Amino acid sequence: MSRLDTAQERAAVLVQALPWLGRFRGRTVVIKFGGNAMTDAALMDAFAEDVVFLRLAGIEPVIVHGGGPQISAALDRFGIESHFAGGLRVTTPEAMQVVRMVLVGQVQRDIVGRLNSHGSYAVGLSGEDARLFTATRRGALVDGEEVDLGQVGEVTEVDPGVVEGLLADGRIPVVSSVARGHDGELYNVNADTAAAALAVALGAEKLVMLTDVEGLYATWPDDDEVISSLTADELAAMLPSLSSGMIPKMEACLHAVRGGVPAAHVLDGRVEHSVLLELVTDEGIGTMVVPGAKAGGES
Ligand SMILES: Nc1ncnc2c1ncn2[C@@H]1O[C@H](COP(=O)(O)OP(=O)(O)O)[C@@H](O)[C@H]1O
Ligand SMILES: CC(=O)N[C@@H](CCC(=O)OP(=O)(O)O)C(=O)O
Repeated sequence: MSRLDTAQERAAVLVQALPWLGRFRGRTVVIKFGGNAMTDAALMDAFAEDVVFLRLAGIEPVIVHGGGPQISAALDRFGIESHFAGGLRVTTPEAMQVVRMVLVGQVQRDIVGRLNSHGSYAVGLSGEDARLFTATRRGALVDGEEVDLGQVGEVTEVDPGVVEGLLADGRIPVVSSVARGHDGELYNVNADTAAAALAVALGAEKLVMLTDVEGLYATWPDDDEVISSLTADELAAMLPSLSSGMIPKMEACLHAVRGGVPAAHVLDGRVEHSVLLELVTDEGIGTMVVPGAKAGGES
């Protein structure tokens, strides 16, 4: 292939992005970067490149990050036992300190550092800052029984002012999912739940969740057929059949689209540049949740 052919191929890729860039320019996209998609340095750098690309193209990316595997590793090192119920970590007061230390002090700093290797973009904050998130204690329903999860919270109020201020200043907010309650208690909020609450409060154009599977599998773990698109009502009907980490993730997608976000996506974070692939190319990947009663319908 000649140098001209190569250059023309590159130009064609850029031109393909034009309608998408035009559509999302000036819009907010909330991206949840999952702990399981964050275990590889090259993938994290590719993620940072995608996010900076979006910012430079005039889109307003907001990052909400997880860190489940990183928290589990730290709890192990401290000899603190932890387990999950309904996809959420049962969080003792002792574990809560480690959760906050790892999310805010380690994972968030790492993402901010990678983004800022491209310029003065990223600012890290947690749900505690300027009361971004207020949470109340929640339990989980496991096999029809209510289970106590300790200091696990659900977001009841969002004050997005601090994030809007950063966006207006051209920054990329990087948010850790730790929150205070009105009771002054510190809460561990699942990052998917936090991302959905923030996407709704910001009136985001999209919620994008990066994880360690291709998308939502129809009959996991028996089969790996990915559901490419489903409506809110179809997802609501499927929720009781889901397990582990997919429960909070798909509940979050449902919350987002029912709260006015036009689309929520679950993407494979193990694929380099999955954010750009989804947002600015014609090839949709992963699973997309849209409002509506059934395929093509409205709700
Ligand atoms: N129907 C399903 N489709 C895909 N993954 C599923 C499904 N049900 C459960 N899972 C599990 O959910 C996991 C993703 O959730 P989680 O581990 O919390 O990811 P993250 O850290 O990215 O938030 C997958 O790795 C898979 O093991
Ligand atoms: C309550 C609850 O489960 N909180 C999560 C918070 C981090 C998170 O959500 O990380 P991922 O997105 O990587 O799963 C936890 O303690 O693991």
